[in-house]
Amino acid sequence: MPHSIVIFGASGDLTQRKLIPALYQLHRKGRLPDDTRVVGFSRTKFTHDEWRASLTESTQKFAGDNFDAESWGEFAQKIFYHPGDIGQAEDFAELDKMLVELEGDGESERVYYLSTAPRFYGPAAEMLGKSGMADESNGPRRVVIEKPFGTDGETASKLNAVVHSHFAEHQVYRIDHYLGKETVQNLMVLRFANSIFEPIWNRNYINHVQITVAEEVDIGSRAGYYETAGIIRDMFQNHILQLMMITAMEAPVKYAADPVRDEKVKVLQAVRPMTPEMLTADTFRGQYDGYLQEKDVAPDSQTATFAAMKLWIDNWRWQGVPFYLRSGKAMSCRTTQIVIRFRRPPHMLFENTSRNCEANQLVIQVQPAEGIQMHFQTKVPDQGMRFRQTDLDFRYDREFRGVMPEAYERLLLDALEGDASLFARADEVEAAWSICDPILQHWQNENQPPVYKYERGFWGPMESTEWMRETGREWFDTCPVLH
Ligand SMILES: NC(=O)C1=CN([C@@H]2O[C@H](COP(=O)(O)OP(=O)(O)OC[C@H]3O[C@@H](n4cnc5c(N)ncnc54)[C@H](OP(=O)(O)O)[C@@H]3O)[C@@H](O)[C@H]2O)C=CC1
Ligand SMILES: O=C1O[C@H](COP(=O)(O)O)[C@@H](O)[C@H](O)[C@H]1O
Repeated sequence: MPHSIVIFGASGDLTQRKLIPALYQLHRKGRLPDDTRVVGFSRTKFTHDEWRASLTESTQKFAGDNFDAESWGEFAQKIFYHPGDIGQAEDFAELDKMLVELEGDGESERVYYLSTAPRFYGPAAEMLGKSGMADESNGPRRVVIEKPFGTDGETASKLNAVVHSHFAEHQVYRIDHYLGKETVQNLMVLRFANSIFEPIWNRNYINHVQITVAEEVDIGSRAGYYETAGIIRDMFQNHILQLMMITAMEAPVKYAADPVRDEKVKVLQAVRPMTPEMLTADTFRGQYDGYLQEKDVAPDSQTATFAAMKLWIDNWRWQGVPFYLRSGKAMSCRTTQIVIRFRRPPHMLFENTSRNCEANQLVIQVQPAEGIQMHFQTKVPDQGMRFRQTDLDFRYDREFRGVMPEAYERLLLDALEGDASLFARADEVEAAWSICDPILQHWQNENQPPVYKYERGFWGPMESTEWMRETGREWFDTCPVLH
């Protein structure tokens, strides 16, 4: 059956940097279904050849060593362009006509990828619906919606309502590119394809969990977006809560979209609602030095570029186990890691050395040093019963050299194949907002909590380190070693 991927926002940054390079890699690997075409839609008046030429240049740049002229030449033949405005019904009618001509009579599968500014997600879904392009009587019709999905629970719920008035939920693919990362999927494999972790993956053995998404980059030229988004909307509502859900979820009955998402949603539903006292004591915000001098940032901006928080998951498995989440821009290094900190041994035999006895720790390195390390104590030879911490160290780059795909490859292929397991469901995004909204509202009350400053290149504000220490715990402030 013919397949079409229609990208709304064809002339934009995401299309050039991620979407087209990912589709091209799928073509190179022979993974695109036969008879697939990519059709771009935006207002810029490209011809087919002009858009192809512009993408040749950008893909060469972003695909790097994974670009070769011959396979690109083949792929470019599959690329088409239709100039149009999301606000114009006739542009959709013409687009549909062009798609039917390209696909031929009969059934086809289509993926509509909304990669435009977020304010167009609703109108684009509406136009697709009203023009009959969401109708599945001639084959599957799916819509992929980029982040951010709303700016709070209310707007997310309104967007869901608009989308649902034209597309059934099984047609809707809300993308979070973290779910396309190999190491995030590997977390599910680690937990559910091994039997040794499940018995200890709970309150009886785990002291606490830390999830850190640290970025070395600052906001760059994105102040226009970042000033209103801030770190909670940019990173917590989506990526970090996704990492928490996968760390904490129960095993789904099978690996399929609804069973997986049912279990993830249950985690969010179990997150303890924050009282005003908890919001003050357990959430923490910071701003890197120099943020106020960034272009287009208000001189008195309170926008958080760093946040840390403690969440409790009130269910059988996680009762009493705090989840510490943090993320920031302009931090020490780029690293995304999930640290499972186990309890200390209940009784210490080796009295003289007990103060050196670190608790066991499982470190899941999501990026950039993809892998997993287990930290445990080992006896130092010939030194009585002295011991020290050593590692079991699995690294993707040693085991599977050079085969890590870009997150968008997997997600685009899943959307083409109709597998929504790695996409967020309507109730999932709304439940995620219900955790973030009270924090955002609390932070709108002036100085609740204060915006702590931090130097670029640090692990956030010093106060965040102190805050953790007061709980008797330490952040895992370790930059990964890259080979
Ligand atoms: N860039 C990134 O790395 C990431 C982006 N995202 C999300 O993806 C989406 C796209 O981001 P990005 O590519 O950076 O944005 P850009 O601003 O670079 O692109 C926006 C696109 O929308 C098109 N557009 C704007 N208005 C209309 C209209 N009325 N009708 C038709 N097309 C229109 C523009 O083309 P034209 O002017 O020619 O019409 C352009 O192609 C955003 O929602 C963003 O939040 C998410 C994660 C990462
Ligand atoms: O969605 C976003 O993610 C990036 C971080 O993505 P990564 O894959 O590089 O970890 C972040 O920089 C950006 O602010 C945010 O919008």
